[in-house]
Amino acid sequence: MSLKGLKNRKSRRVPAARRYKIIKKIAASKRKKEKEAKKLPKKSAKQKLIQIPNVCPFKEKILEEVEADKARREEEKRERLEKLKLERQEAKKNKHTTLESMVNEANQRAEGHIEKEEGVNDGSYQNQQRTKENSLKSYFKEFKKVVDAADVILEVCDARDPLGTRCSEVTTIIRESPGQKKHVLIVNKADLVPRENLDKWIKYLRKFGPVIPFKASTQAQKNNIGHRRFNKNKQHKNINQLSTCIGADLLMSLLANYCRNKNLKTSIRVGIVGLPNTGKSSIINSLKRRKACLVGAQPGITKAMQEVEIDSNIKLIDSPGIIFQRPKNESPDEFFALKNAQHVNTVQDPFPLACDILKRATVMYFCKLYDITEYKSPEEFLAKKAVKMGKLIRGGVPDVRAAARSLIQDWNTGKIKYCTHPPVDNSMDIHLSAAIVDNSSSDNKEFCVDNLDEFMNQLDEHYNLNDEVVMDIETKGPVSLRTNKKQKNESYGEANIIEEDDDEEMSEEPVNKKKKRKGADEDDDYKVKKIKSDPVFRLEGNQSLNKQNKDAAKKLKKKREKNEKKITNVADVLENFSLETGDDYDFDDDYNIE
Ligand SMILES: Nc1nc2c(ncn2[C@@H]2O[C@H](COP(=O)(O)OP(=O)(O)OP(=O)(O)O)[C@@H](O)[C@H]2O)c(=O)[nH]1
Repeated sequence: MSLKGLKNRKSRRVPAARRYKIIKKIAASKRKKEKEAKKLPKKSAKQKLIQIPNVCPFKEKILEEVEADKARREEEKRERLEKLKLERQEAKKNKHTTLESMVNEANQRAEGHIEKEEGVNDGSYQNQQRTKENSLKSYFKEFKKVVDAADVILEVCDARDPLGTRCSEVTTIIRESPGQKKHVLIVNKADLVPRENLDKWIKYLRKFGPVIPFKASTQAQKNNIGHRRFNKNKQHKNINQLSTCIGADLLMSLLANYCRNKNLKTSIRVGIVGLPNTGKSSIINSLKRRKACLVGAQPGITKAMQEVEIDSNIKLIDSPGIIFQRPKNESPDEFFALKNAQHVNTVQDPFPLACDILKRATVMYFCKLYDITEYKSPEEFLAKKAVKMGKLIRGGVPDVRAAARSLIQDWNTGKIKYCTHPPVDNSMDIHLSAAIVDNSSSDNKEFCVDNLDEFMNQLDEHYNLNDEVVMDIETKGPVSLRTNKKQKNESYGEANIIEEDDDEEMSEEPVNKKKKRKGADEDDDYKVKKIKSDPVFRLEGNQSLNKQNKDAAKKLKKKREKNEKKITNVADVLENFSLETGDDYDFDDDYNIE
């Protein structure tokens, strides 16, 4: 092609505006077609074709009948739909015109509103109270069931505070339950206290009945949970290195002897009772040598009684932890959380507790334990611990609350070592007086072990606490069973059960209902106030909870206003309502009682 021809050639390029116009037009026409297609009756995907062969003599007649049937069905459908439409319209009209219906509706809504309001007002608190009430009842029932069903009852306490983890009413309840039951005290977690301390406690507790020290296996594995495994060349100072059980052989031989002496043909049932987290389930797992019961460092893991067969002669029954109440002068957090009877996450204010723990040992002790540098205040310690744990909140601020909770958890799990001492006077004996038995009597002979040297040697061989710092704490004595009046009357007559006080704060009481813990010591170095005023502590707070409460209150206010408005409207309608008799109603004339 010549150069001139190329120059004269018309370009095929279309301006963008025109191109878009075309695209728009195509889309519009597509939409129109779709709309029209929607208006047309849809053809069913699978239309059944009636095929009648031409040879059929009555083909025409059959086709006519089919058509007539189809028309009849369509007519019926249309009538049904029309009737339904009319009914709906009628109902809609009636709903707003009849005074009676209006009043009914208003009443219904008001009732619903009141119910809802109650739910919002104290919903969380009351529901929680109800659940707690139910669980309190069910836990007590389970405990009673275990006591009733068992021939031998093993009461488990914590070696760190054997008196503080005993319940003064348990012995009375066991005594008053039908049948002659054997009651044996198991001092578990023996590995957490120095040997001399354990010796002293066993000597003291023997005044009240048979006592057996124990160290349950804390291995997480499912099977082959080992009993003591001797390796004389190896000394295991760290309990995490070898978490074997010590005392299982002794306990098993005592139970077997009991069966033998009594010439029992059937198996005996051994109930395991005690406060939450004393290690009841761990003892069962150790005796069974496998994970038969759930175990955990949190309280309330066991929720119902559970039977575990050890052999043809012995059946163990696990029970949920006994629910106890705190003395009136004790702070709930301190009393329950430091006994591990309250989940650490439900502790409203963990700082006073953390400070309490920090006060009990020197700065150097905690520095060594957590591998942190020296600190001057609890705030600094908690901040350093939080950083060490990698717990930071928004803006890289150390999560001191999490650090405080972790410190409480360490206290409960035994990372921080502490022990108590048996009382020197007889003041605490009164609480356990019902348990005082004559050890020499034939009744308890089977479970009285005079020589515990073997057990102690095994313990010494594996766990040597002598070079570890163990804090000395004062025991506050046995706790009291928490139950309600009905249960008291139902079960054990005049047993020394303290009735539940409705005003009593519960261990897991909701945040907004809890009274603030009163600072015990004004001159205290670790003042709660001081901690709270620290900006680091102020950062977290309960902001989300406060926001939720505020939102709920706002919602409630709005609903109340709306409801009031509705009620006023109905009242207005009622005021203007007349019977339309034409005459004015006169009370004196028309309403006359003779
Ligand atoms: N160091 C040590 N820890 C123990 C011992 N026995 C149990 N534990 C630990 O204590 C915690 C509680 O043990 P559990 O067996 O669940 O206690 P429980 O009494 O059944 O608890 P609840 O089911 O809540 O009543 C667990 O973390 C166990 O690992 C022990 O002899 N020594």
